[in-house]
Amino acid sequence: MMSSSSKLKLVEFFYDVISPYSWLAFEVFCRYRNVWDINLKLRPALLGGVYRGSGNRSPDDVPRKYHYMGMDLLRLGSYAAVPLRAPTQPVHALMAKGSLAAMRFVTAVGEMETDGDDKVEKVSRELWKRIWSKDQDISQLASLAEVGRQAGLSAKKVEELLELSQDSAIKHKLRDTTQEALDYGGFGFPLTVCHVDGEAKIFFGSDRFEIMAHCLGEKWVGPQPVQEAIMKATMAS
Ligand SMILES: N[C@@H](CCC(=O)N[C@@H](CS)C(=O)NCC(=O)O)C(=O)O
Repeated sequence: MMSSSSKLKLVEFFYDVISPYSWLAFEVFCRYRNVWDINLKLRPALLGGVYRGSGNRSPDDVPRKYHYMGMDLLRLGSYAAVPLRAPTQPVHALMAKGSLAAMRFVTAVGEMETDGDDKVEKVSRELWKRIWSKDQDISQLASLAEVGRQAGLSAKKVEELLELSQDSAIKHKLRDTTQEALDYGGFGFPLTVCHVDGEAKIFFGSDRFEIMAHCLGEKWVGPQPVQEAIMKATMAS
């Protein structure tokens, strides 16, 4: 294990909590950040902005694709041990309500908190749990306040963050990060950028880990690396 994070390979992970495939990749990365020599940088952004900026269409524009995704996500959730469950009113939850307020909140957390990445991780996970597991709202201030508290933030801090999340500096920051994803060639999420030997290698989706590992010079042992290591040790003893 290397001592300084500056020596580790930088991996930027662009995501939006509206994206269930991003949740899968996020959990897998959070497990591998202690296994691979990488410096994982979470980059909260807006999927809607990436669709617009790249001229892409939302998957629900193609009914068969949408239907397939529903089945695929259940399988993947079970494979990766991520408790994915589609909202009962997907059009309302995903399209009408969206994730703008939520992603501004995550952006504010990243900007304001000194241990930004740790809190961004916790807040993002709580948001995903609400929308993609418990069928709960993530658009109302009261919902975001609950998310903040679940992530371990004090009531006072949550109040400050909610206020900050409506500030124009945070709106710009979220827009800039989304633009960075577009500048890397993004058209959907998750988008991962692995910086290897001065080159930015771009990956779309939660199903590219094997290839990513190859590019990073690391080993892919499935979505639950620690479990895998325990199993191997048990077999060997
Ligand atoms: N094959 C990818 C699919 C990822 C995916 O469908 N992401 C959605 C957002 S949840 C997206 O951005 N789709 C854009 C597209 O498919 O062009 C995976 O397994 O992760």
